[in-house]
Amino acid sequence: MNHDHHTSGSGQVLRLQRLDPGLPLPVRAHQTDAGIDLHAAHACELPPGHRSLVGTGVAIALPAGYVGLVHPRSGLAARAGLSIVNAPGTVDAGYRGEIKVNLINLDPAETVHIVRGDRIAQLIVQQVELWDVVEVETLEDSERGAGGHGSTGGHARLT
Ligand SMILES: O=c1ccn([C@H]2C[C@H](O)[C@@H](COP(=O)(O)OP(=O)(O)OP(=O)(O)O)O2)c(=O)[nH]1
Ligand SMILES: [Mg+2]
Repeated sequence: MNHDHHTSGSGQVLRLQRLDPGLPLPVRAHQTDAGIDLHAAHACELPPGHRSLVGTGVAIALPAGYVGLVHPRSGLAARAGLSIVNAPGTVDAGYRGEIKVNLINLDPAETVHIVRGDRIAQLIVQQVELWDVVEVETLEDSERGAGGHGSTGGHARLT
């Protein structure tokens, strides 16, 4: 079979299966972009505050030690308030199903209209460390300790 093969120059190959041959192959807009743009497999109307799980028509096979992260696209976020409920979505190395995107319209007033083929999200492949979990009785001391959630100050003016 003849497959398209877009190169980033990294030497790495993302094994991707098109479940919907009518959609364009997901590619990077520029060779060295981090994200591979994913297309909507179907149209979708998102009134303000609404969300919808939208298929992308692709499945991938990542080797162990890698993860696919489904990130929002900044242009859609800026222009339409479109985001992803669980951003970034986690695509496990062993997942062979269709990648889906849980889109949400965060705009307070305007409905977002997605048409089939729109680039709705971007997939970023990263290495991930698969550490074993070991339960311990106590943790090593640190300078921060248990301080968090604004412990370093700046609450009043968000500085
Ligand atoms: O944006 C996303 C996030 C996840 N997935 C798929 C791939 C991933 O491997 C699987 C499970 O995702 P996750 O572990 O985040 O969800 P879960 O609620 O923990 O489901 P599970 O019990 O199947 O692990 O769903 C997507 O297609 N898109
Ligand atoms: Mg899970």
